[in-house]
Amino acid sequence: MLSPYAIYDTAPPPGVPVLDIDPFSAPFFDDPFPAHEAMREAGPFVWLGQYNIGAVARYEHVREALTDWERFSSARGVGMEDFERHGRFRLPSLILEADPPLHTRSRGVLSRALSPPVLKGLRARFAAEAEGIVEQVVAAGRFDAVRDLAEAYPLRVFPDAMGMKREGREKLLPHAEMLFNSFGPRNALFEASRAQASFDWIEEQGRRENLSPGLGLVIHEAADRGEISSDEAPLLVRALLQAGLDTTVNAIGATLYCLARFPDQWERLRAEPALAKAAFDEAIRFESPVQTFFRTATRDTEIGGARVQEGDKILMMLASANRDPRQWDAPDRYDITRKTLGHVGFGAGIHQCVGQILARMEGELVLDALVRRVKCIRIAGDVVRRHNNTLRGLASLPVEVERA
Ligand code: HEM
Ligand SMILES: O=C(O)c1ccc(-c2ccccn2)cc1
Repeated sequence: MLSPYAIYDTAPPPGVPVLDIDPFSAPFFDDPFPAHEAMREAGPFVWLGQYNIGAVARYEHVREALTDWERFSSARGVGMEDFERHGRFRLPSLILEADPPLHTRSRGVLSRALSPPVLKGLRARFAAEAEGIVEQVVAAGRFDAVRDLAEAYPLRVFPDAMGMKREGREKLLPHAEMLFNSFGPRNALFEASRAQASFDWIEEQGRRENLSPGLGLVIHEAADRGEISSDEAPLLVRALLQAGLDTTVNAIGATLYCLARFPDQWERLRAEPALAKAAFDEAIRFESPVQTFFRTATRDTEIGGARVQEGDKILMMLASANRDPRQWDAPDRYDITRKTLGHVGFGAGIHQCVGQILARMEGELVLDALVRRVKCIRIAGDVVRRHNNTLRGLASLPVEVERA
């Protein structure tokens, strides 16, 4: 049956299975994996009858939609709404919601701002802060791994690295929560978070006069060199402020959740601390903090044997692709020794996450500080999931740790 939040009345292409799955509902968020399997098994391309949109859930076709930007564009939005048909309620991203050539220019600026040499300059500070926060929570013995670590650490290091003013930082996560809800339908979840929008404020934070030395000013210096215009610089700073916090919070939370749930993997990490980066990456494959994104067909074409028409929205189930048995051995096992190369938790192709090196550095440093201090970590209370139309993460993860 049609969702009250459906905005399309497109008919399914001939021969395409029509499913009643709602990937933007509470039951789905609580346990998406059976629905992912049903979508993969139904066919390479399926129709979600509640929204009249097409979806791909197998690794092969998710990768195809992610990498073929000429047939499957980001420029009409990476959410359910089509900028051409529905307009937009905010300035579009100059990178996420852009195709080449605009995307190429923005990407060059952000890749340099987030390049290994720049991040190497941040590493010592990020490591010191990880040591401090982890020492505090381990001394406490019991803590909430989301509030006291997965949220606290990125909030401690990322706004400073960006060169943000101190006041107002508490707006970053509520704003991001609204933004990620806005990529889905205008459902109750989105409406409830709408009041958390701070677009004017976040665009203000991207202005030169509000920035201290850091990644934000590196972007303004690119404008000084004429690589982008001075008007574009604040919007590219906004991109990092919107994309760079809630994602790492949920990725660190996912990693701690996996290591607390699977004690044999914690033991494995204790035996070989150099696997910290791999443990973080495997958690991103296993949990996929960014669950879905859309693309828009730029012309009549086909994917997974189905004919799609120009303007059709395609939902890419990144999390399902990351557990597709056609691509992964024992996909439902969290295995920190797995070769995770090729997972789509950071996307793929020209839009693949430009902040992944920074994200991996944060994850590695937190785990490195923890594994040296903690003999074992156990879940010590109710785990509470946070629902969001795009992000998968926890609201609370009570744990207790035994000092090594
Ligand atoms: C573990 C944490 C993270 C995850 C799981 C993640 C995930 C993703 C995904 C799936 C995409 C592709 C979107 C698409 O194809 O439409 C992406 C793109 C992007 N991410 Fe990340 N991200 C993370 C951390 C970060 C950080 C820390 C930053 C910035 C400091 C960042 C900035 C961006 C930007 C600007 C884009 C757009 C790139 C483009 O369109 O070329 N992300 N990310
Ligand atoms: O405002 C922007 O430009 C912007 C906003 C959000 C993202 C993003 C991409 C993937 C995952 C999470 N967030 C990128 C850019």
